[in-house]
Amino acid sequence: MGVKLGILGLGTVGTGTVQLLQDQEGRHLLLQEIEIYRVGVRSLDKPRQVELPNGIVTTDLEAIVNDPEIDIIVEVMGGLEPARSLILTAIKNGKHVVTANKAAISRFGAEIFTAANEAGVYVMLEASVGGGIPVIQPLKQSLSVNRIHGITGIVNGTTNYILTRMQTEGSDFKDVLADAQSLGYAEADPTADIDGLDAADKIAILASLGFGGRINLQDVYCEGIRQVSKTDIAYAAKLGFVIKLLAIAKGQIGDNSQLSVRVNPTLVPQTHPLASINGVYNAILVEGEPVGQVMFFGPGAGAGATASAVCSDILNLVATLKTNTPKPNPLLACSHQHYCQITPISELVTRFYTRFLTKDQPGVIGKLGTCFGKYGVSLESVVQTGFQAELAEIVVVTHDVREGDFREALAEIQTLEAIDSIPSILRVL
Ligand SMILES: NC(=O)C1=CN([C@@H]2O[C@H](COP(=O)(O)OP(=O)(O)OC[C@H]3O[C@@H](n4cnc5c(N)ncnc54)[C@H](OP(=O)(O)O)[C@@H]3O)[C@@H](O)[C@H]2O)C=CC1
Ligand SMILES: N[C@@H](CC=O)C(=O)O
Ligand code: NA
Repeated sequence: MGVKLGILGLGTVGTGTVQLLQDQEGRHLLLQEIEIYRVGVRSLDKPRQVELPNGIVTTDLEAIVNDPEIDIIVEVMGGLEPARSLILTAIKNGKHVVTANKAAISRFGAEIFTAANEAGVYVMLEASVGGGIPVIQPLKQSLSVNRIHGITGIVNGTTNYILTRMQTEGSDFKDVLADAQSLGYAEADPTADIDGLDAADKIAILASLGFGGRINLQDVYCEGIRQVSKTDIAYAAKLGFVIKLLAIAKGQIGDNSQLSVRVNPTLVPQTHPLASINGVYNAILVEGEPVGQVMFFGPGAGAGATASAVCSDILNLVATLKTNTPKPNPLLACSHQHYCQITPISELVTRFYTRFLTKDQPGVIGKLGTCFGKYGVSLESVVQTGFQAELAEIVVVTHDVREGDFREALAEIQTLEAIDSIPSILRVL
């Protein structure tokens, strides 16, 4: 008897998944055990890139998750509802779930995994972070004996694609976004990509796995790439940096009870391994003891890459079903229930890049330095290179500073008569 799949969604990822499952030559033999039993979509009239036998495609997704014949539900429809309810119904009905939906997992993970543990089923989510890059299973299994100290990643393909093209071609943000959408990288509402929300969902998932506790998504500090300008990309390059949207989760050495979890555009030194990750590629650098640094790299979005992750989860479940393992496998199931404590962003200690527009008066740099000094902010470099109309442009990079102190200094600097505006404030890795 084959293992029957109910697939919810036949868009970019659903289509890639069906294509992979239908093209078995040279792939793992267990794929032969899988039967695509039902596929749920919103519209029956849309042209599809895959052929499926008559009667398989339906708009009744409730019927799929309630169908007693189906063993595994593959949720690749996205969104919060009805995805959440359909996943929960599937679990209640004793079905294993494979999902690519980081938005639903990062918000409803506690509810979903509690239900899955009670029902004795697995919820697999390799595709939810890093697209085709194996990173969820490595964190759950291959690296599980390590004490994780930090996870730093480029986990959104759309924004990395946009920043790369802005950097290499000097392209306009809006044109590049349209390309990312047409290539199938962007979310249905690309705001989730641009404003860092998708990356926040993903780092919440990675932090939860790495640090062994639940993460309250509201505690994850999140800034997107809207404010990153061509001017800052050019200044960063002159100073030896590239700008990347980084998702970072860090524990204290020897004490992981307090975590810092954040997403923000960051100046990354050109020599850092994450600096050379371009286009739709993602990379996740994991630091653990005793393993040291391990970096996962690969395509972070797109039909084929994401289908690779979805199908590897399906295959894992097929193997589990075939061997009839009676007890939940603790390396596949979610085993934690407590919430991690997340420190507020004001407590972060980091370097800052700041661009000021000032009146072209003597002594402005001195005034900036005095004000920063008052709040314990020491400066690594100060550059005055350009003019914008009548205004002088001054770029400052600080040494490590507590963010709260830096913000207090900036608040006072903003009141100085010589300061016109502060167009950019970016953190430096
Ligand atoms: N695109 C990518 O590269 C990646 C995507 N993901 C995640 O995978 C998931 C799917 O993304 P993607 O394939 O890009 O999304 P698409 O928008 O391309 O596809 C969504 C599919 O789900 C169906 N669908 C959506 N809502 C409903 C509903 N209410 N009722 C019935 N059917 C519905 C749509 O039906 P219809 O076709 O009829 O409109 C469509 O087939 C998301 O969670 C996304 O975050 C994860 C990694 C990478
Ligand atoms: N929109 C996401 C798709 C994969 O998760 C991205 O751009 O990374
Ligand atoms: Na992945």
